[in-house]
Amino acid sequence: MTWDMRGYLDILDKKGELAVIKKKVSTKFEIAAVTSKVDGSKALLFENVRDTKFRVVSNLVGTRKRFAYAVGSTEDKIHTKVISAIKHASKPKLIPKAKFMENQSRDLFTLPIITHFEKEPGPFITSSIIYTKNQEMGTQNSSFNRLLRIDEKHFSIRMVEGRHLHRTFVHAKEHGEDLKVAISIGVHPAISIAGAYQADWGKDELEIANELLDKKLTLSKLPYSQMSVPSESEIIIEGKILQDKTHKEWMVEMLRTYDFKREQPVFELERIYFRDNPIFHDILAGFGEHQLLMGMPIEAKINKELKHVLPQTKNVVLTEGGCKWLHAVIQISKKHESDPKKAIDATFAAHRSLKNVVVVDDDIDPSDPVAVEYAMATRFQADTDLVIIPKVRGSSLDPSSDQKNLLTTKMGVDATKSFSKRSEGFEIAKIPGADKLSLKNYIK
Ligand SMILES: C/C(=C\C(=O)O)CCOP(=O)(O)O
Repeated sequence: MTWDMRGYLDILDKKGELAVIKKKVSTKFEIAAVTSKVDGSKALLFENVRDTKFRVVSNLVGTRKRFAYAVGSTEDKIHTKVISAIKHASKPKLIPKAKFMENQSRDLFTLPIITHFEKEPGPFITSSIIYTKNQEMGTQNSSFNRLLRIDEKHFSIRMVEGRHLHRTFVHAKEHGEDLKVAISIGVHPAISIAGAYQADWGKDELEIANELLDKKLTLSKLPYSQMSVPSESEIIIEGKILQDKTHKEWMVEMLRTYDFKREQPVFELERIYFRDNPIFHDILAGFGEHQLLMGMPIEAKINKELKHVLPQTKNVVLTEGGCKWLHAVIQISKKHESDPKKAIDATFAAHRSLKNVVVVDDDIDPSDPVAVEYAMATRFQADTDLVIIPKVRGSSLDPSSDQKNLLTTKMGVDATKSFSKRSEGFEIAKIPGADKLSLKNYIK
């Protein structure tokens, strides 16, 4: 058993969760098109990619089931596992020898970077985790940032203002320096999950990954950037983010819509390292793997923070319709009339990008959109149970918002039973014996 992406692919293969594609495929649209068709189904390994020796994987963590395999858990215990890893985060071991040192290149065209969507400006690396030093705290930071290839030495790099990579970049710029970084592509998905989690300032997400991997993660220090990166990564890139250059880019985001054209910082290549028989990982923006990777760690975070404020919180779901980013359903065992409003406030506080929160009782399945709408239809009155928070900081992604100033209007819906109404009015009527009855005994 290895604790890298190859070990995870072996597990998927054994569980019948991996489809191997031998047909020759193009990095331009074709890999993206096949991946979009299997969304919500199997992981894909493309073995024969035109003009490259690299193989390509996609849809790695594209279902909750595979997400559970990635964190060594079961679907119902994902939040508990992630919350525990955050709590017990521990330092990975440093080893001198790294598998990715087997090969080197100084040309970004070595990599099979995928062109995904019709109107994007070029090929994007979408599974890239960036490692940099937090200068204030002296720790290392990991974050997902997508990279648009400009030429053989440069990427433009999408940074969300105020997030940790952006803060370290601004710090470097203010000190008249470029920011040295390392980038990994093709790691065990537990590392990607930790990288997608927004840990507190100064906390190293790789320590969470180490815990998710039962303390088996090893890191190796790089010669140029001095970053410690997963030793068993398929590909590592080193370089610097230039303090004084920008490039216009726009890409498809989690909402599967085109972002507006942004001037983004430019990365300059120092060196690429990669393993023998390397595998490149591509994540199709706006599809299952992307939304699960970004959304599930946030779900766990909201769950953890809500339970502090409101121990009667039962479950938290970021909905698929809300792209696992903008809409949440919170299930509570309501004890006081004020509980739902408390839940709404705490949920918005835990995830700044959120736009819509619906609170339901514990007899409503928060992952079932029909059940949630039923709760709204039967337990919600817009004049008393609706919370509107106008023009506050929201997600940079939502095209209906004021995207330049990052302002949006948020909505909280209390769809729980009111204590001041007759309780049978909310009781979902049962038919004695219906639960256990088998129709096979009646209809042949
Ligand atoms: C660029 C982002 C997500 C993605 O499409 O992968 C992050 C957006 O973060 P906000 O804080 O919601 O702007």
